[in-house]
Amino acid sequence: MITALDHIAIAVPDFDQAIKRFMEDFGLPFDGTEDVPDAKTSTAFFPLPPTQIELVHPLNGEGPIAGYLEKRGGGLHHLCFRSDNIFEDVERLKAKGYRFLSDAPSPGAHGSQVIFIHPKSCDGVLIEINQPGDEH
Ligand SMILES: CC[C@H](C(=O)O)C(=O)SCCNC(=O)CCNC(=O)[C@H](O)C(C)(C)COP(=O)(O)OP(=O)(O)OC[C@H]1O[C@@H](n2cnc3c(N)ncnc32)[C@H](O)[C@@H]1OP(=O)(O)O
Ligand SMILES: [Co+2]
Repeated sequence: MITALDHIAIAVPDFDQAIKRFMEDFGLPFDGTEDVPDAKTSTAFFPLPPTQIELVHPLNGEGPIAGYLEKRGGGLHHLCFRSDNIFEDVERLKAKGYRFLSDAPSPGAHGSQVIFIHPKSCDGVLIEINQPGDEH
């Protein structure tokens, strides 16, 4: 089941400038960056209990964030719901007609497993579901 709002993600065109903004201007604790090759995305996390801010930026200029920035510029990108059993939640939501963007979860940040629901299935909002790994 969904147990928490794991993170709110923002797509940023200038990764270093955005990290500086959230760290220095907003004074948020910085949990470091992590490149996620499977997602072709560089991530930066700022814990803000009970959730966190995730900055997302294209890895090597490619991937879904590159496409998003090209078409829309920076902005709110997705919400991530944390699941205690991602396979169960995927099956439950598929049965309700939700359209997933992949057949199975794939590696995400911090050793998590992640899957995405098409924005069209949720009133234009891109939803990620993750199941945390042991790293956090
Ligand atoms: C996994 C590592 C990390 C983590 O937390 O662990 C991450 O979160 S990585 C985040 C980056 N990865 C992804 O975003 C994967 C899922 N995204 C996708 O598969 C695509 O971006 C997709 C399918 C959402 C959009 O693909 P594409 O850009 O090629 O299609 P369109 O531009 O034609 O968009 C189709 C339709 O969707 C609307 N759209 C696109 N992106 C978003 C968004 N972020 N939020 C809301 N809506 C979005 C777009 O406007 C189009 O709508 P339309 O009405 O037809 O204009
Ligand atoms: Co995310």
